[in-house]
Amino acid sequence: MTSRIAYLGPAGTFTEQAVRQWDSRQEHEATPVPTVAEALQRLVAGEAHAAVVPFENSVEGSVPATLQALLDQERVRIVEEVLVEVQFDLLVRPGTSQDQVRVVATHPHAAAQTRAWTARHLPQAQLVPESSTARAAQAVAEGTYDAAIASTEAARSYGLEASAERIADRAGALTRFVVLRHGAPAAAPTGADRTTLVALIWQNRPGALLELLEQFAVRGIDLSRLESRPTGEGLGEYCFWIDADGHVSEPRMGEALLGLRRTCRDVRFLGSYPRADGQARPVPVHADEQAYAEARSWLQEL
Ligand SMILES: O=C(O)C(=O)Cc1ccccc1
Repeated sequence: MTSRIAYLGPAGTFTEQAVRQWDSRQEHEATPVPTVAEALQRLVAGEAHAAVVPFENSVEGSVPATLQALLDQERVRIVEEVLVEVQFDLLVRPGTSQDQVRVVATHPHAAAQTRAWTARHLPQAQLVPESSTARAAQAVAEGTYDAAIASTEAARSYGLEASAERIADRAGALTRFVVLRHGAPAAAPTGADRTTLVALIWQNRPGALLELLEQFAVRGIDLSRLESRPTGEGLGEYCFWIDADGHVSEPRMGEALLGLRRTCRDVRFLGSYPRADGQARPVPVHADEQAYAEARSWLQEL
């Protein structure tokens, strides 16, 4: 049976580029779905074996819809990450000139990464958020908007043309996509891994955030991302999203997780998986496997 993947569609999204990069031999049947939440629902319902969704961008930060959907689905795990360099074009129906553009649609992350360009070249235009760049392009082809900020592939998919190319304010922006599975065990360690967690600290406890950070610092674990997000339970109620270098099967990470579990109100483990750049990070000698093994056997002999 071919394995099915649900991804943020329709055809022509950057997420589809991530799917193609990840599954270069096209071994999976990829189904576009309208929202990130639906991609995860399909996964949980067993209608898809994997889901590919945008997670964060080097210019605009994380994708809130993805973080929320991950919190909503308890047993969904990140098993891989994919990095894609995204390029944005201004797409119009053939024959439309740029000075006819009044309403531009795109995904909020694309809008944020082209803000200076649109302010300069389309100062009067109204920007409308859409569920994806390709959905915006599709709606331009249907006549709903004058232009979309999307990929060259979206232009091809929907019979549009680029009235301006490469309009990102910063060249070389990278977007990180994640491959998700339901109820999957952590991917095998590669030596260059990342672990994603969400920690809920005890509110009104001075030093609670410092205590959280200490779990990693004393074990020589580098954090590549720390983000506070509202829990939705009330003003001032936040959880912390953490990307830490290392794998849950490594003693230092295992012990850091035990420390978090003891000191936090709640901890969600979202997965340990290979870093897309394959770069193994240096581990301090006091925190490597040998140091933990020696300390453990010393303790046993006491
Ligand atoms: O809308 C898309 O095409 C996506 O895949 C989401 C997205 C939007 C902007 C930058 C990177 C990913």
